[in-house]
Amino acid sequence: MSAVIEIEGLRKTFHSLRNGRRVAVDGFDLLVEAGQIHGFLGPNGSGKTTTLRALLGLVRADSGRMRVLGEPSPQLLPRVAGRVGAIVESPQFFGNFTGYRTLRLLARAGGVPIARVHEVLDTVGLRDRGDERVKGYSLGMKQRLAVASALLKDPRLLILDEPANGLDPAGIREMRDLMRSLAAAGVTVLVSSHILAEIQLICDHVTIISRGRRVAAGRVDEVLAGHDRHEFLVRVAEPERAVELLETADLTASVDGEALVVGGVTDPTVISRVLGEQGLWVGELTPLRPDLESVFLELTGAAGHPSVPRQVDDSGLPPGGAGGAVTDLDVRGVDA
Ligand SMILES: Nc1ncnc2c1ncn2[C@@H]1O[C@H](COP(=O)(O)OP(=O)(O)OP(=O)(O)O)[C@@H](O)[C@H]1O
Repeated sequence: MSAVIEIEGLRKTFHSLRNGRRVAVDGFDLLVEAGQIHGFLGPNGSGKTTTLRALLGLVRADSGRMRVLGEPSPQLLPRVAGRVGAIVESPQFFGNFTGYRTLRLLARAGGVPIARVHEVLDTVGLRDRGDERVKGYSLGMKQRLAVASALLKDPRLLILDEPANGLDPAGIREMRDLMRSLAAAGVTVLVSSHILAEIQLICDHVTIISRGRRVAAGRVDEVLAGHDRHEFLVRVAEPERAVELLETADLTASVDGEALVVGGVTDPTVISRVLGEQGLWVGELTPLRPDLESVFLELTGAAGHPSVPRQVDDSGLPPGGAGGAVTDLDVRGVDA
């Protein structure tokens, strides 16, 4: 599979008189391959937006190597800008313009055929609402209009910074369906978010950032499996006696409310056999699978601890010309 986004050893420090020096991104690596819906997860202030801004040449990196669609970024980003759509930070539009007029203006400015406006309105589910003024749109519709604007050039890569931020559950579902349909049409999507359940539902791959450092990366199911402690919730009539029996069988067990948590189990039939042989019948046996939220909390809580290995080498080469103007990139994040 070909790499669509490659970041190695990205570092970015902000300096201000008020707050002094702040390392926003600290030797960060990211690899997004073609066809992925890749979640970029991290708590508030962990460096997601700074990373995306650096990748797109909106802020100058201190050091690190970045490539977008194979081209060094930001130096040669204009070469691939027509194939990249990005929405970084909250998009704003003229409230008095209709959705259609907004997109038509953007299409004209970008040299995109006007016929494409109808296609993208259709893609984002705004075909029937394109003639309404943007100020009457819900937040979810505005977000979808922003995605439509990023799709005008028919990009191969779509970068969305917190697309579900502030959306109600219905809006989140619409955004999720939209991302899935884009991926099915062959668009690679990088989506940053702190909404873990959504990332788990939408994305096939994930990179987790904490305090500017990568703390996990890979297929979502593999990242989850790596944190599976093989625990089961067990309901049984005499929990204390059950703990003793299970410990005798070399399992770890503890009472948790009215149930037991049994660990170190690869074959759950062992639990029912050990207890059943002593006349204790199991009423419930449920695997306690980790979700992305528990993994995220574990990893981001531990990040920065001396025992947590650095996953990247921050000896990356200086980017040379980083931060140069990107003239053609379809970046939304501006007050239009
Ligand atoms: N222009 C700036 N000047 C000074 N510090 C900044 C600037 N931009 C970001 N930072 C700091 O860099 C760190 C990372 O911020 P960033 O916005 O990249 O995080 P984030 O993961 O996108 O957070 P959020 O989820 O809240 O958007 C934060 O400590 C932030 O305060």
